[in-house]
Amino acid sequence: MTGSTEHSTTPAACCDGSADRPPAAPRFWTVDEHRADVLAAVGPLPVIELQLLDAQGCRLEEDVVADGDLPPFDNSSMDGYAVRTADTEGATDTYPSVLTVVGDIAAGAGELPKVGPGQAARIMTGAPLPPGAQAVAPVEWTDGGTGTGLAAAAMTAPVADEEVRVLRPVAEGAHIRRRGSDVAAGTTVLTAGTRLGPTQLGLLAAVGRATVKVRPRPRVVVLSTGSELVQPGEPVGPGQIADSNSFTLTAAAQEAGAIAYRVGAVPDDADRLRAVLEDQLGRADLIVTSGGVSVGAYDVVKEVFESFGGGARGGAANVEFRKLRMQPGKPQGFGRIGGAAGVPLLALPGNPVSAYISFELFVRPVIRTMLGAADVHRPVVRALCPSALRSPAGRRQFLRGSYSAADGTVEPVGGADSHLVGALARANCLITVPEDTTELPAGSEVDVVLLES
Ligand SMILES: Nc1nc2c(c(=O)[nH]1)N[C@H]1C(S)=C(S)[C@@H](COP(=O)(O)OP(=O)(O)OC[C@H]3O[C@@H](n4cnc5c(N)ncnc54)[C@H](O)[C@@H]3O)O[C@H]1N2
Ligand code: MOO
Repeated sequence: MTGSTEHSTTPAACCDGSADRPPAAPRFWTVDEHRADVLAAVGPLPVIELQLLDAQGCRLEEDVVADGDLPPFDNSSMDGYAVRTADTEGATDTYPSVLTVVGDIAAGAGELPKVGPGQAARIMTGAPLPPGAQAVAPVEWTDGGTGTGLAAAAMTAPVADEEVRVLRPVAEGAHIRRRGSDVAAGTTVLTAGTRLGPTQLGLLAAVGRATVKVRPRPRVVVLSTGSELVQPGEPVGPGQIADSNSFTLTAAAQEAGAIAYRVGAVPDDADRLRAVLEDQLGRADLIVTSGGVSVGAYDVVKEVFESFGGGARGGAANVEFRKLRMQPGKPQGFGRIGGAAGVPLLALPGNPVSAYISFELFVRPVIRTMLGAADVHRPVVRALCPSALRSPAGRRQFLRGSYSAADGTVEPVGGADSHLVGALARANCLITVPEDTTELPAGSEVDVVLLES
């Protein structure tokens, strides 16, 4: 997954006199170049067969055909009496049809009484229509077998050999749900490519499917690095801060469709970090870390990833660290670690806003790609920004913003710094200022990445 050698930042200095020249300026990658490289290194996960609830949110990878009809048999849509229509012709409150009740049919009943002329069967919602009956009179259209002749409000307990008075005519087919009226046997009920939400999973269960072929949700392991980090709720000592990144990134991974595991914070200790990574490799389709990718003296992350090896290159280091023309989110690492094929890894910068924006731009599309999702990227819209904006030269800036779909405007929320988690939580979009733009006058049109979709 490491970039090709054309991306090498340190040209060889040997016998061509280059040692006398000043060192070449480090290469910077654009956001688009980096995202293209990252996405080129991953693909949809292999199709597997999952239990229905494990397939929630997944892309269906087969056409599903109903083996049988839905409903599987004619059944009543009301609690009432199954009747023959001819017996109810002309029935009124004053001159009701008096019918002999020959049985009681609950939902799930297997044996059904036959309804002959002058007869009716008590029937519950969902119960099979008995032979001979052509319609159902809801209990409210009858006296409910009370013998009073007054319209009943509800079914009473069954009474042997009772009579029921039907107070109005019942048309053929009334209150009957016909076999196959929902789904006919042989119908394709869901096609490959459908995203499985609650109603699709319910339909699969209804047609009798216990398992289904899908692209699974990627399992994403999220860990933070940094000896200054404490878990929320723990006492915060001098110089310490709460680990917020692992929560933001785990929640974001889940929202993107992954099964995310929050490992929490690992201190800047190479052995500890290596041990945690080795431990996590077995359950990860993707590893996301935050912190330690810049140039700090205690950043053991690079050292560990570089020593880890794995991926197509076997034992060789296969994680590359880059600087991007981007603010925030300049330092980034990506590659594969461990195992024969290696597990993809994205190492994000530690600053909380940098980590989140890096997730949105690089990790989320990876997760969506692994899922086989049609919409890999967040939607981008044009919006009018009433405020003037400033941006560093040569870097694509992602300002946190508040976008109003109602009037198509966007306002920055908070400043551009990468520690501003308070403002980040109030934003619903990212305002993009291109690399070659340092100032935008009030009223300019800007690209806006929508974060809520
Ligand atoms: N001399 C230079 N210094 C820095 C550069 C540079 O190019 N030259 N780049 C800056 C930029 S840009 C960024 S972004 C950061 C990235 O640094 P690291 O990825 O090494 O991150 P850390 O040093 O570990 O942490 C940075 C910052 O974020 C806080 N942090 C880290 N993890 C968490 C967490 N899980 N939850 C909350 N906050 C976290 C950490 O305490 C630091 O304040 O480097 C700049 N420096
Ligand atoms: O680029 Mo860093 O990610 O500005 O804070």
